[in-house]
Amino acid sequence: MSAPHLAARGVACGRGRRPVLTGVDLAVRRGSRLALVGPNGAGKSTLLRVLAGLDAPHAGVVELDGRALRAVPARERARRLAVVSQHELPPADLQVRELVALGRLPHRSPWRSDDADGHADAALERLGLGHLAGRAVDHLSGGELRRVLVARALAQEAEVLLLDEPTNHLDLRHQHELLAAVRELGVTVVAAIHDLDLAGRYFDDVAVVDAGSVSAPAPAADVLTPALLADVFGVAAVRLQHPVTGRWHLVVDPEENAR
Ligand SMILES: Nc1ncnc2c1ncn2[C@@H]1O[C@H](COP(=O)(O)OP(=O)(O)OP(=O)(O)O)[C@@H](O)[C@H]1O
Repeated sequence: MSAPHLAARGVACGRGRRPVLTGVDLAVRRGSRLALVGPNGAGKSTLLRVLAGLDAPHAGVVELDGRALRAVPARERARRLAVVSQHELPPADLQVRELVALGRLPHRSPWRSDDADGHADAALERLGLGHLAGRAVDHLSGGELRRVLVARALAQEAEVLLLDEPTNHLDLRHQHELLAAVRELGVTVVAAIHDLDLAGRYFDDVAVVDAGSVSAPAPAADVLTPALLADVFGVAAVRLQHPVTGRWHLVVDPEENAR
């Protein structure tokens, strides 16, 4: 059997020396999408940083195609893994096209020309952002900036996307459009996401990050249950079937706790 595309084996990780997660075992199949869900502060961003090679694990190993990530040269890593983090504030004086074209940096070579602007424009069009290409980055709304950062990851043509709350700040239509565009790429994705409905709709598997550990990834329908919401988030919920599509949705009713 081939190695998982991205894997964590016995990983312990934290911020600085402070431990946040231990015993993390994850295997992400090539071309599959894994959603990390869990309460604020549980360690989703911490885990994404380690999977991206931005922070070293305290213990254990992260593997890309069966090879220790730390043994993958930085430039190759930058070509193969794209990261959209939660708090990035790009330089204000850049134009949107320039920022997105930076995704092409790891592909630059003295021997091969690369139409960075062409790639940037294509990525912007793909996310419906073509009209913003000439805008200064500091003249974007929060949601526009999130989408532009995802466009940079698309321009990078990485085989693995690591996305920290990609739909944060996005209006409803753009949340769906962005995740549908990411799904269409067919690449491997690991994303931290708070909206469980979006997690269930656009991701193959879900892993729960909570109380210092990470559950084994499993199909969204098996993980996203009223019992999970009660245990992990402390809210009551019911599962209702959509009368037209037949899809199951969790509907939260916090006051149920008080009844
Ligand atoms: N830069 C930092 N320095 C020190 N501790 C940090 C830092 N960033 C986060 N932490 C702490 O590390 C723990 C894990 O945080 P992390 O950001 O990984 O959680 P998260 O699950 O992504 O949360 P959220 O859903 O709120 O984004 C938390 O206790 C948090 O307070």
